[in-house]
Amino acid sequence: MASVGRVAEPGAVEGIDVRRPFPPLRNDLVLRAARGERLERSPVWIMRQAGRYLPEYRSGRAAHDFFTVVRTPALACEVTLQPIRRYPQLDASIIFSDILVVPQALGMEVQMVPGKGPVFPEPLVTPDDLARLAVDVDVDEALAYVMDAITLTRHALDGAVPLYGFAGAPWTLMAYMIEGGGSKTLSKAKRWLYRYPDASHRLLQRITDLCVDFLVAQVKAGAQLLQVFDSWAGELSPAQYQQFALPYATQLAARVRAAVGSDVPLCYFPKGAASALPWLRSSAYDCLQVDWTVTPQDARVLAGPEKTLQGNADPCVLYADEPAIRAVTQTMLEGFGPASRYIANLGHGMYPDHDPEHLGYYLNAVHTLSTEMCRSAL
Ligand SMILES: Cc1c2[nH]c(c1CCC(=O)O)Cc1[nH]c(c(CCC(=O)O)c1C)Cc1[nH]c(c(CCC(=O)O)c1C)Cc1[nH]c(c(C)c1CCC(=O)O)C2
Repeated sequence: MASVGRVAEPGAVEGIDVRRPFPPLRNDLVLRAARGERLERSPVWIMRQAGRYLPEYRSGRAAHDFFTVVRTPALACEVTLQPIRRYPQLDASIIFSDILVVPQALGMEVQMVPGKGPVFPEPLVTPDDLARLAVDVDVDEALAYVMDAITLTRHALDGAVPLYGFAGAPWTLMAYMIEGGGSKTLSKAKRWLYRYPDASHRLLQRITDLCVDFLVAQVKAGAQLLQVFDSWAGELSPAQYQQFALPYATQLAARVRAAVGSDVPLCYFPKGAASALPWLRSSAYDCLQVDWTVTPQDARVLAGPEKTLQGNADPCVLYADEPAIRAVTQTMLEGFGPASRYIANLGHGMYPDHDPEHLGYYLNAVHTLSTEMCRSAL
């Protein structure tokens, strides 16, 4: 098991000098997987690896509201490091933030209501409401706290693992801005697509423009990979996905790629929409994340040979005992082929009632089984 070495201790984050050059990276497995290089084992990280299932997160969060943590770089950094300190098996960190900081930068109020999730008190109702959104947003100013958290965290990690930055995909952000929170049917947001297609395209373009600037700024601040979350891609028909989600998700990647060059891998998660993978083959994304509703073998056929796949066990497998977790991991690794173009993850984020010990079983299973498989594949 790789040692994480000198990741900053709790409380030591405030003393970090962020003007120094970044420390050298000591574990580049996810970067090598994204580039399609041969691997000695599968790298692994987990969506929502920092979160309420961790007792250290709950005790820290008890003192602060969710968006206060997100907006305070030292707190966001501390929370990002918690899973890295606890699990030396993790091969990447992801900055503690939220996709909803982009609607906030556009001037919308978002509250995180305990037990309910995000709530927009004044969601967009008709195209007239687009006039309420801020114009010419300077992300370096409006979202400076995210970039500051990234720079601080990149130092505090001391090169132990690379740091992912992220953003919501335009369709998923549009859906939240209209629904005003979670929804079973997304009927309000989808109503816009049918009733107001032109206004929908205008909104999607404005979100895309802001997300391009935001992702580029995250790279300048120190993010080493980027992930775009399209959590509600699976709610759209294929025709609507092709009209309203795909063009903006791919435009986002192309523009970010043109600005940051080819060293920073770009990842995209069209949740629930594995049928979209063939349309992403020609996109600028290097990695495509899949959930558990598609087999690894089908995901590979759909995505083609040139994309790195990320995923995909059902997070609920972590409720099982260690042998069952190991068995599911074995099937998953065999399906993807652990020696190249694969990054292990779950098919969605951790749940608050997951047992942290069971995540350890999953991470250990990925390490031991993928190491054995990569060795025997030589
Ligand atoms: C849809 C979405 C959101 N946020 C995000 C997505 C895309 C991924 C996905 O599909 O889950 C992305 C996100 N949100 C969070 C991260 C942090 C990084 C990480 O993955 O560790 C990331 C990458 C922290 C968070 N974001 C949130 C929490 C829990 C809130 C808390 O601590 O009180 C965390 C740790 C809140 C949040 N934020 C959002 C929702 C729906 C919720 C409520 C979830 C819940 O109640 O379990 C919007």
